[in-house]
Amino acid sequence: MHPLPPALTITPPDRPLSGRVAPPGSKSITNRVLLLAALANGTSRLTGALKSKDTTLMARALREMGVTVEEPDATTFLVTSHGKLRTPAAPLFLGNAGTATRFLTAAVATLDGTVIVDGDDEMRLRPIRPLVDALNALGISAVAPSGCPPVTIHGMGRFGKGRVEIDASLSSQYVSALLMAAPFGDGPIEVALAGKDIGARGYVDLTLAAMRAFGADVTEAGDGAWLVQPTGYRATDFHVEPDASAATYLWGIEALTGGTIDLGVAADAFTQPDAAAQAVIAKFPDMPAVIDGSQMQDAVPTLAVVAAFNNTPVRFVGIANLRVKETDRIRAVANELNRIRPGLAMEEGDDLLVASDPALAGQTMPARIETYHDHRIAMSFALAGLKIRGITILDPACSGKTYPEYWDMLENLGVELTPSN
Ligand SMILES: O=C(O)C1=C[C@@H](OP(=O)(O)O)[C@@H](O)[C@H](O)C1
Ligand SMILES: C=C(OP(=O)(O)O)C(=O)O
Repeated sequence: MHPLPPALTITPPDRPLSGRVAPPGSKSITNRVLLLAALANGTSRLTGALKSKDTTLMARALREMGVTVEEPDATTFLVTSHGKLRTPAAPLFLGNAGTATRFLTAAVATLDGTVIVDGDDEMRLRPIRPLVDALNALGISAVAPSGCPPVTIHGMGRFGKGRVEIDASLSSQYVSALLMAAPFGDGPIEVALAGKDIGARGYVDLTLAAMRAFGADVTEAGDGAWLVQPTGYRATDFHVEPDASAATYLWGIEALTGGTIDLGVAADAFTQPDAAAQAVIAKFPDMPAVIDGSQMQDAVPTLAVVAAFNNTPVRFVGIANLRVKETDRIRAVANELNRIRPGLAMEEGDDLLVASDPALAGQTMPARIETYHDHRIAMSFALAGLKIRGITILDPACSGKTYPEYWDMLENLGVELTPSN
């Protein structure tokens, strides 16, 4: 459906949704390997990659720094680089792509020159000070006056050395950003968590795996610390696995409609943290009373919408950093569930309580769902439209951040979508 209309109304299907759906490539892994390939000397072929707004922004920024990024087909990037980024002529604009913004803030410190890393209005509200502080501690001059982008980095062509501590309680992406730039140190660099409190640790594991694939020497230096040798990177070919966060919507569709969808990949074959959501969704309609979302944060909107139809209420804990994602997702999910039916959700501190009501299924409850430019709010609330008549998703095109084909996928499964203004 191109171009997407301003709003889409979903007609609940009268049968289980089944079929074969290959989720797109992982956003997290695509943006890691795009960067690592750009920092390696030679050509790297990245297959199975995601082509979406977030990866397009990353690829464009790399091109602006002298890297050749070709796109021979819909899922391949061919990246050719001299292994060194060039100073871009203008500020790098990274929209609301957290990965691109955080990873590049550290990576541009390896070039010789001044770079401004900036994003859209929402990105300008997402904290980056802990990463800037860590760069400063490594002797790199970087400033972010508001504590959020824009960040001005004065690269010195190298990345310091020694031990650096990073407070990753707001975002694990700060750790990944430092680790990926660390092979350009003047000597070994140890990246250590300032506290044990970190969002999904699994994202750091993704970073380590990608770095090793590109030839980095990175070892654990105790719990929450990693030692990176100054090796630089080696160009390589890399196959990106499907996106586990995108898969959560497919698992949600299965649970809510009783269908069977073949994703072409088993849940336990994913290396991304959000794959853990499958086991929780599989318990529907008897999901647990308390779900710790800390290790699968991007799956929480999906889980919360599915939970609205659970037999018993669900409390989501460990999700404080959902407040600094594309939007405040705790507030957004609560607001929009309550728009469907007042009292369906409640915020309690940084917990989200979903009241749950299996009797919602089959009802007509017209609601125009505000999506706050947040792909996950749009995609997760579409699941409510599979059970309730009258659900309209505003700005469905925002799914393009990570899953441009989402609405086509629903139509291909047999869901009727009606465009409106
Ligand atoms: O490293 C990554 O690829 C990501 C880490 C997570 O963010 P935080 O570390 O900011 O929680 C996640 O929400 C984001 O979608 C992708
Ligand atoms: C939080 C997300 O993205 P990012 O932090 O990469 O912008 C997400 O995709 O849900």
